[in-house]
Amino acid sequence: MIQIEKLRKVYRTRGREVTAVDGVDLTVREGEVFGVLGRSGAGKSTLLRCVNLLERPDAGRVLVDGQDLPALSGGELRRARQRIGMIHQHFGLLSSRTVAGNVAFPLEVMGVPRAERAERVAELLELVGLTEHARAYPAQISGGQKQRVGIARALAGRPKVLLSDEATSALDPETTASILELLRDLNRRLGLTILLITHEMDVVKRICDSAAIMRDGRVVESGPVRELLLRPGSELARGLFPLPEPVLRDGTTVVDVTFEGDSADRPFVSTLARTYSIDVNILGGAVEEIGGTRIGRLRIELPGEPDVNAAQLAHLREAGLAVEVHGAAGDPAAPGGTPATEEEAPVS
Ligand SMILES: Nc1ncnc2c1ncn2[C@@H]1O[C@H](COP(=O)(O)OP(=O)(O)OP(=O)(O)O)[C@@H](O)[C@H]1O
Repeated sequence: MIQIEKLRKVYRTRGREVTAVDGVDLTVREGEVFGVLGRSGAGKSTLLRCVNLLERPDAGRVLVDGQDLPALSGGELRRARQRIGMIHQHFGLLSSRTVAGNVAFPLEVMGVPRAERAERVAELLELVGLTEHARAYPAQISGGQKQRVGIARALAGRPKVLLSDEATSALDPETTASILELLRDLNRRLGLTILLITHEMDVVKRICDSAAIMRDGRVVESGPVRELLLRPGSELARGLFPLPEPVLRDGTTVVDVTFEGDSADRPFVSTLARTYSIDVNILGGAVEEIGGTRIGRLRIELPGEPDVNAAQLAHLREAGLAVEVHGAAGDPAAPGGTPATEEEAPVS
């Protein structure tokens, strides 16, 4: 649905060049919520703005619904952009217009006749739960309500794609939750594809089907959230389940075990301890509800160096758990060996 290929954007200001997006490939599937995470300056906004051509990429392709946007011009490009809605961190409402007036604005620009416009505005306000505030001015409503106006306005042209530029960053946690719930609901009800950028792990946890992590203009990992969480060394997993730096002691093996769904309900620690008559030390962990599935990460310590724990590690893998061994040059239980964890701080 959105295909980004070898995208590159360089800003040139006063003789200085900044490569904001440096060869990004990304595929956002139809009807999914895709989150791009990264620290400030990673290039997230630039990437998003290249999708609806608020920024012109220097190289690469952006295909939305099979259409190569940078290759379009004039009326074709205008029509293609109407099918892409966008919401912003600071809402961008017109203070002199009422809530209804703000939602009507893009319809006026599109030349929708007055009667049809009024009907569509009513429909949109209903969709975002603002019918009672139609006549209020932006100054008279809360931040969450302002974002609802932003969402209604973005949906005016019946887009298939919604781009969200840090839409909840200016909101308190409770309001953030209600806006994310609304986005999830619209995604399901309208089949809307949502590409959002955020620096908040919580946003990914609550609504994203897939995610990518950006650093220095590049995507360092991407894929379905569930798959990323089960992937050894995943930065997303470390961000969603923060655990302190492992303390590696001689004569022990420190292992991070990620589990999901059914395996989250099985007492794998006590089974492991019983089967091998060993003491298993629990060093930390958490269980979260992610995309309707319970996913957890537990750090455990086993007696003995990794090479004497090959059977124990294989036992955990056979139980359907993702196993990551810390400090081992190679995990002998995994085919080809699992490399030692590359420690780098997660994005937030
Ligand atoms: N209009 C511009 N002119 C020059 N440099 C820019 C411009 N916009 C962004 N940059 C630079 O490009 C890089 C990426 O910026 P971008 O805003 O895309 O990152 P970001 O991940 O969205 O960060 P933030 O969350 O702080 O917005 C940064 O180094 C930034 O300073």
